[in-house]
Amino acid sequence: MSAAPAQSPSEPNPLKVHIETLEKAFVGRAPFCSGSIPVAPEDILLFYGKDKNARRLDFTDASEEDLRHLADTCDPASFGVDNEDVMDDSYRKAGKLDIAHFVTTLDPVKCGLVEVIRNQFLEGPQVKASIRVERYKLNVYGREGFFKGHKDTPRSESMFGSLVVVLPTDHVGGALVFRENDQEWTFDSAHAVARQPGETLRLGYAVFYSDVEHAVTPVQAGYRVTLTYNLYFEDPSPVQGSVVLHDATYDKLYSALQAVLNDSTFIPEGGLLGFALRREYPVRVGKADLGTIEQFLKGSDAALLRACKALSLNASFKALVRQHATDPFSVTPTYPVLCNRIPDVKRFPQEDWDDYVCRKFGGKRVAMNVEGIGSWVQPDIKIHWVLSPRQSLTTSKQQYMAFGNEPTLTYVYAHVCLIIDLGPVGARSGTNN
Ligand SMILES: O=C(O)CCC(=O)C(=O)O
Ligand SMILES: [Fe+2]
Repeated sequence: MSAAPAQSPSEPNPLKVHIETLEKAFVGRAPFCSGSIPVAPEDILLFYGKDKNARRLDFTDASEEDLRHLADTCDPASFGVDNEDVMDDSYRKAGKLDIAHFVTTLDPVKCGLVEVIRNQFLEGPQVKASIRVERYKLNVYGREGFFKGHKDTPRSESMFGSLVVVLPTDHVGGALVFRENDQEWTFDSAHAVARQPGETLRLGYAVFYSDVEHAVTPVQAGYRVTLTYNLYFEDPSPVQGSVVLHDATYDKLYSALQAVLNDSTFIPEGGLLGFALRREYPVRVGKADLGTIEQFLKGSDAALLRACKALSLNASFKALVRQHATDPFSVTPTYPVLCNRIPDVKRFPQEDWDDYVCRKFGGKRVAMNVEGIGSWVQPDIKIHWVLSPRQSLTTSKQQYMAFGNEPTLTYVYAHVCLIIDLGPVGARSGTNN
C-alpha cells in the first residue's frame, strides 16, 4: 500500500488555489460607466428661480453672464454627516438648487440615458429591470468648486445608483473620480462636453453604484453645471428571468463554483464558504433584517446568488458583526459574530459582548484573527473566506458616520456576506453535486 504523497513546501496549497479561483471569478465590471451622448438643443433648456420671475437658460449658447446668474441663484451646497446638514467649504464648495427651484426639458429616457444605464451599466437579467430615475439636484461649481470623496446617501432599499449629467458649458477641471479598494478611475467630464464650433452638442454622463466613493476635483476655469438623479429598481429585480441573457460574471462564477465543487479534495467534509458582498446595501435603521437584500443585489453580487441558485447551493445572507469598544483597552477582545440580521448594537454591554449578541440574535462566533484574544475563548464556526469582510457591520452611530450628499439616518449602507453551507462530497447541495 502506498502512502499518500506528502505535499512539498513549494507545491501550492490546493484549497488556497481553489479559493483564489473563486475570488478571481467574483470580479464584475467597474462600478461605474461614463461618457458623452449627443443631445438636441431643445432638450437642454433650464427654467429656474425661487420666486415668480423664473429665468430661462439655453445651454446651447449660455454666456458667462448667464451662468454667473445661475450660480448666484444657487444655495451653498451642504453635505450630510449622520443626520446633520454640514456646511464646510473645505469638504464641498458648490452651489445647488433643490427640485422645487428648477425644471429642465431634459428627459433621461428620450435622450437615451436610460438605454445607457441598461446597456452599459447593468448586467444580466437586470438589463430588463424597470428603472425609476428621480430628479435630485442641480449643482453649479464655479472656479475652485469641488466635492471631496463621499457616497451618495441611500434613500430606500431599492436605490441602486446615481446618474450625473454634465451640461455642455466651457470649463476646465471638475473631473469625477471614483475610488474602490486600491483602484481609482477618472472621468474628465469637461473634455467630454467640450466642442469646437459647428460640432454637435453633447452631454457628459456618469452612472455609478451610489455606495461607490466619488469626488469632484476642483474646477480651474468656467462653470461646471450638473444634474443629479437617484436611480431605483421599480420592482424587485429579476434574479432568474425567463429570458436568458448573457452575463459574463455569472458565467465565470458558475463555472468556477462548479469546477471547485467537483474536486473531491475541496473541503471534503463540508463547511462554510464566505463571500463578503462587493457592494454595500441600504438598510433601514432599526429594522435591519436582511430580507430585502436579495431583491436589490447589484452587479457581481447578483451574479453570485444566481450561480448559487443554479447549482442548488445552500446560500444565505448574513451580517458579520464586530465589537466596537469605546475604550479598546478596557474590554476583553471578542470574536466577530455572524448573525441572520443586523443587530442594533448601540446599547450592548461592552463586557461579554459576544455572549450577548449570540444569545439575543442567534449569532455564532467566527474563528478569525483577533489580536489579544485569550485561548480560553472558543469560536463556534470556521468560515473559508473567498473574500473576507474588510469592515464590520453594526448600526452604531460611529460606524455609520459617513459623508453622504444628504443628511439622513433613515437608511444606511450595510456590509453583508453571502455564506454557502457546503455539504460533504457527494452531498454538496440539494442536488448532490
Ligand atoms: O456634480 C457631480 O459631478 C457629482 C455631484 C455629487 O456627487 C453629488 O451631488 O452627490
Ligand atoms: Fe455624490
